Amino acid sequence: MTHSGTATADSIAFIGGGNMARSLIGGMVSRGADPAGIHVAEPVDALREALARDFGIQVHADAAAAAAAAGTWVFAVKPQVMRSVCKDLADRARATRPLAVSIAAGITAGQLSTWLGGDAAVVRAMPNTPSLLGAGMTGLHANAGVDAAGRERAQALLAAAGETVWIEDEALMDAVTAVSGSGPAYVFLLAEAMEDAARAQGLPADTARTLVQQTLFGAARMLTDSTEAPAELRRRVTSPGGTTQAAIETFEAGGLRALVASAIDAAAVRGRELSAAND
Ligand SMILES: NC(=O)C1=CN([C@@H]2O[C@H](COP(=O)(O)OP(=O)(O)OC[C@H]3O[C@@H](n4cnc5c(N)ncnc54)[C@H](OP(=O)(O)O)[C@@H]3O)[C@@H](O)[C@H]2O)C=CC1
Ligand SMILES: O=C(O)[C@@H]1CCC=N1
Repeated sequence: MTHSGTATADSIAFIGGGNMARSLIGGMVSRGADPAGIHVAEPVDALREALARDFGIQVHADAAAAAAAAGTWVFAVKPQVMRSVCKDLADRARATRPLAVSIAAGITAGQLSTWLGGDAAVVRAMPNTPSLLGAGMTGLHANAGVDAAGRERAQALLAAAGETVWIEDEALMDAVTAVSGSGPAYVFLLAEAMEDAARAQGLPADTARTLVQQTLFGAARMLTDSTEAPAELRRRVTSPGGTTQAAIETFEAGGLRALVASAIDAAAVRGRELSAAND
């Protein structure tokens, strides 16, 4: 089954207008998407009004009203409510055959297709919040109901907010979630810890923040702009017997690599639990 063309096929309806929808919409609009073709259903008045004010998009309190306006539905609600949100739209989905894109952690394409009435064209996507700046990273998986045009449409939607990669084996979407979906939070945690440590060394709070922000920004740019592996970039900072070596040895002795591996595993396991718990 493929999604059909309709008079509103080019419009996009976000079901849920929280943190991640806002990041995606902000990225899309700042990269030139037409706000008139973006609809959002969001029950929280303040969030809905802020989305309309900030991006000039069309907002609705009710999911059905947004869905009626678009040929692509982006489900951006919490995994815990996804089943009931989909079921409420199942009759319309069966009648209009939209392309359904879900960004929920854990929830599988099979679950979404079933909840939307069966045989739905579903793309399971995992973006991240840097999408707001057009610097997002999204993993995409399409079920068998999505045709080439549907894949192209989903990719174009997410590419407006950053980079995309197709994941053909859906089982790996929980790993994508654990690495790049949740990943910005790991960097923010590192930033918090570095700021705390900088203040503990006696640096003023604003100086600590500036030092950390610019260091993470510069290091991220070196990672993305350079063809060198992270280990080589690290080696170039680490003078033998110097200050960096003292810090790196402390990280290694504290088991940083194993800790990162188990944190990412915990996130992937949680993704699978979210699927099972909300079936
Ligand atoms: N935040 C992130 O970095 C990322 C999140 N995701 C995924 O995105 C999804 C949303 O996450 P996030 O944006 O953080 O969550 P939020 O809670 O910020 O946003 C979800 C919004 O949807 C609203 N909502 C609830 N029910 C409905 C409904 N029936 N119709 C329309 N809107 C509804 C919620 O309102 P209320 O609060 O009143 O329930 C809330 O405002 C999750 O599934 C998450 O796994 C994916 C990648 C990254
Ligand atoms: O924490 C979460 O469950 C969501 C999915 C990835 C990022 N935030």
